[in-house]
Amino acid sequence: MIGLQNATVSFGDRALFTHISFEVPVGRSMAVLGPNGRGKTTLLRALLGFQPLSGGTRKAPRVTGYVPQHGASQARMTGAEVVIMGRADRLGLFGQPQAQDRAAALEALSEIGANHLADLRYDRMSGGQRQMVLIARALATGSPALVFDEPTSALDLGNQARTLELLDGLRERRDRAILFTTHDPNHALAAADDVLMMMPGGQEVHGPVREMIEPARLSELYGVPMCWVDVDAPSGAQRQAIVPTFAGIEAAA
Ligand SMILES: Nc1ncnc2c1ncn2[C@@H]1O[C@H](COP(=O)(O)OP(=O)(O)OP(=O)(O)O)[C@@H](O)[C@H]1O
Repeated sequence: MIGLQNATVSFGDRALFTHISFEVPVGRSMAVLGPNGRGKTTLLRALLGFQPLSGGTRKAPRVTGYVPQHGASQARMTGAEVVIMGRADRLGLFGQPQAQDRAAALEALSEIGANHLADLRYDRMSGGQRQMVLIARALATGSPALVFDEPTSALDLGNQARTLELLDGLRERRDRAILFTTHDPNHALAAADDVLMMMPGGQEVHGPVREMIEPARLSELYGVPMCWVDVDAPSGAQRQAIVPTFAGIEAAA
């Protein structure tokens, strides 16, 4: 289980959030939504212990798989070597990776369809390729908790779809607690059970996806009108997506 209990984080006299409480049990996935600068990354960092709390407590396993928003690095390492770093806890301070660690790293890359990145230099990869490697590194930890900071932000539409499928597939296994931030409420619909919204006014609300993702609440969250639209899925099934009303173009008469 991961979560915060009655937690507060402040920078100087600015409180990003106060007395926030939520939990994500193993087997569930939660999406965190909120406007730019509201504190989503800071909330994840607080949960992971990288950001001290001004009050309250955090609950997380000793090792949590974490995919940060920016994976910039000058390190001359291959994709596989970066993924092996996810095994650091098993290696110990001076431990050298063994064959089983390399096998676990390759398996994690394979799980997300990124085997081709194993031997490429990480510092020469595109932002999207690095993101895939960091997702594999998080999986290679073997942790029951996974935390993703905007996992689709650097990805093209094809890789976004694959990453959402991956997140949804991990959720469907019901063997990990998963938390991810996103700016797209449709990503919450696609891959989360629950949603935590950091509202612009300073309060936070959370609940099941179907209750939380609806036009009025999202209009308040982002300050733009939102509406449902029908989408034809490739299977022929009808789906609904939620979009800002500025989306689209006026149909030709
Ligand atoms: N160490 C720090 N010291 C002071 N202020 C900080 C620190 N870290 C973050 N902040 C501020 O806290 C606020 C929230 O930042 P954060 O990155 O958590 O927001 P966010 O919701 O993830 O934003 P975005 O959606 O733009 O990625 C920002 O105004 C940021 O400048």
